[in-house]
This record gives sequence, structure tokens and C-alpha cells, in this order.
Amino acid sequence: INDGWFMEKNSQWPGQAMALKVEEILHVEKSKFQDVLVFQSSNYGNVLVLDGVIQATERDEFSYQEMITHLAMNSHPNPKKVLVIGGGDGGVLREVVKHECVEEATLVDIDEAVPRVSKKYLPNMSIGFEHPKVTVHIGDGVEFLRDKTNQYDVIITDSSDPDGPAEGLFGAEFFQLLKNALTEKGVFSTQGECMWLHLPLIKKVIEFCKDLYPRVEYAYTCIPTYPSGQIGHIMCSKDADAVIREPLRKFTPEQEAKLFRYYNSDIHKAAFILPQFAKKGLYE
Ligand SMILES: NCCCN[C@H]1CC[C@H](N)CC1
Repeated sequence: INDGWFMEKNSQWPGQAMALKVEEILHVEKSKFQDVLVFQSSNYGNVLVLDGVIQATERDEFSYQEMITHLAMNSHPNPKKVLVIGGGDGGVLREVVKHECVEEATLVDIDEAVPRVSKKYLPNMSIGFEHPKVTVHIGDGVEFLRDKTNQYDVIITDSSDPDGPAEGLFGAEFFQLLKNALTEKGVFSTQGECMWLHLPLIKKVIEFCKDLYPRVEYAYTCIPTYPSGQIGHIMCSKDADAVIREPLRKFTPEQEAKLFRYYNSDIHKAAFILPQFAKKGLYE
């Protein structure tokens, strides 16, 4: 941070950087896994930064948290058991429990510092931890999956970038473990990186998913504070008849107005419509 600005300079997005004006530094810590920073920004609320990378701001987190969750949840006929890998800020859990059909939501994050810091500085996200249907484990998501078979209807991998503790969540083995852990019509969604920055990485992940799942899709959402203002989601289903690109289940417009600030059934469909360069870069 210098002259009152945080700049997200990072080798994963060379030559560009999101900058946010800092009002006050709220927390600095070196956890077992990463550098943890929270600051109060002038216009985006409190901001969580891990290893110098913006993870969430209070002003725009809803875009990502709603889309990564509801694109998957509404692509499953009746999701009762849900697993969140990563997501230590609690935002995805807050979204998952909006579905009445959910009976239990389990979260596993590798770093205890993230939920701890989120509970202190990101109350509108960490509220997700308070729901009675929620269980939290601290540990490695890959290890957690090793002994899970046919257990979860939806798995959401809400990770940081592959450069750091989340590296294992972008590898081929992980997607095999996910498949084992998912039930017959299981669906997963991931933090699928950005079409403006990571097409080769996204294509690689899509390709090893295609060897494992009958349905593989990529969708994206607009979010001002992530690199290039967008982030994607790789979505897979074990059900060959699954559609994913259109919601299987819908909330009424009244429910959507009450529950969401970003997601609705139209933007569910729009999220999978890609520009030419991305269609070419991912699917050709
Ligand atoms: N719930 C936290 C979301 C973390 N996802 C982010 C996507 C964009 C990345 N550059 C950093 C992690």
C-alpha cells in the first residue's frame, strides 16, 4: 500500500492492476498458509486480500458468491447435501442455505485464519457460518475428498488462484475425487478464472473434465474488483441429461427480488453465452 492506495500487482495478470483507495488498514497477519490483509476501502467497503490478491470486497462480492452458488444449485433437481471447498469467508454458505431443499452444507477450508478474520471484518459474508445446517472443517480440500463417495449433490470450489494454497484445486486428480464424492446427478462449480487472462488454463481444466463428466460448461460473471472485471466458473454434471445452461429449478421473480442482488434465471442463461475469442479459445 502506498500513498493510500492498495494495488493488486501480480504475475498472474502482468502489466495491469486493480487499485482501491485505502481508508484504514484493519488486519495484517501471516497465517500458516498465506499473508492475510483486511482494509477498509473508501468505496468498496472492507476488502479481504490473500497473498496480495483481492478475494472479496463488501460492495461487489455478491456477484461472484451468488453466481458460483446458484448456477450449480439450480442445475441440480433437488440438492440436499452440499459441500463447499474453500469459501472461508462464508459468502457461498450464505447463498447455499437460501435453498430450502438443503439439509446440510459442509465447508472445508485449509486456512483457519480466513473464517476467523471474515467473522471479524466481513459480517455480511461470515453470516453464512451461523446457519444451523452448516458444518465447518479446517483442512485440505483434496485430502477431505479422498474418503468421500457418492455423498454430495452439489460441490462448490470457491478457491483462490492456483498460485498458492489452492494449487491442488486446479489439478486433474481433484476433479476425479470430486466425481467420486458427487452423487448420481451431482453437479459442481469452480472458481474458473478469467477469459481475458487465463484461457489456456481454463481450456486445460475443461479438457480433463471432459474426460470425466458428460456435461462440462463455462460461465462468467461481472465483478469490478477481480482482475479484468470478470471471473468464470467451470460447471460439470455427472448427469448426461443435465442442461446446466438453463436453470432446472427457478425461484419466482418475487423470490429473486428478495433473495438476490445479481442472480436471476435470465442471467443464469446469459452467463454461458461467450464472446467469439472465448468460444474459440475454450472449445476449439
Ligand atoms: N470467496 C472468495 C472468492 C475467491 N475467488 C477469487 C477469484 C479471483 C481471484 N483472482 C482471487 C480469488
